[in-house]
Amino acid sequence: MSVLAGDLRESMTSSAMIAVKNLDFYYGQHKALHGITMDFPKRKVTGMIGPSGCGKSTLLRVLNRMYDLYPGQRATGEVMFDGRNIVAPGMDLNRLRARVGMVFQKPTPFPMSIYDNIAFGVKLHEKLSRAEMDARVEDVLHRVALWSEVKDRLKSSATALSGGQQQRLCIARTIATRPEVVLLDEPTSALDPVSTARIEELLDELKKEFTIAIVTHNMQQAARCADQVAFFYLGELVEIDSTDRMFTAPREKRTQDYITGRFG
Ligand SMILES: Nc1ncnc2c1ncn2[C@@H]1O[C@H](COP(=O)(O)OP(=O)(O)OP(=O)(O)O)[C@@H](O)[C@H]1O
Repeated sequence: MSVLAGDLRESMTSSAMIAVKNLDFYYGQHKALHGITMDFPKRKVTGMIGPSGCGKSTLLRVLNRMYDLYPGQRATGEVMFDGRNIVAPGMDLNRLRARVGMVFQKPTPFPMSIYDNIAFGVKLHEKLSRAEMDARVEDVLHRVALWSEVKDRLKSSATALSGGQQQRLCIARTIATRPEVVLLDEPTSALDPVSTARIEELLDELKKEFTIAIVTHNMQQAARCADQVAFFYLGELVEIDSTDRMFTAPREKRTQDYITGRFG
């Protein structure tokens, strides 16, 4: 059973960017998500926590239909985004993935220049002049605090950047198509503490403009970054609440046990 404080439910429902209702997900015969119902409020960070295999990444992959790339995977239920159920047939998936962008655990820059890493996705969706594209590239690199580090080598290969720089570039690439939602799947787990801190600072900036969902195994990270936290266990949403409440007074014993390190 999911539990949500009444006043929180009110405020979250009224400003939900994505509203998930009775969502089930299957990998072939294996049911990986069971009746998930939760909102992702507009311009807030939703942290998703839970032990390995509980379905966090699966839910994230539903939110931009990433699972569609793989045969045998399917979702039933409702994921309402901008008035449409995105798991129903008939969605323009390229458009959806530009509006709901995703950043993966390992930095995955394309084997091309720093500039082209950003321009590539933009060109798929917009026709910009050279000057407009230059401005877009500069703008997003400023926003991920990478501009001063790379402005003199925009034509150099992105793969020569450090891991932390690569991940900031991947975030820049994602926001360059001007999505409404940014999904991050353990975006700092491959990074050192300094790079991690920079990404966390960045999330604070980005949430002024984007709705963010972040999967993390790091409780401190969830506590630092998220406005609300959802705890999953064995494919179920056990509890969702404001970050303060989740970490100080969770309603469910399983949540308490997990966040205090008794399992997981
Ligand atoms: N491609 C797949 N085919 C079949 N089952 C899968 C596949 N990917 C994940 N699963 C199963 O779905 C369930 C949820 O997995 P998922 O990766 O969403 O969990 P998670 O909470 O993100 O785990 P982790 O924290 O380890 O990344 C698990 O039982 C997992 O074994």
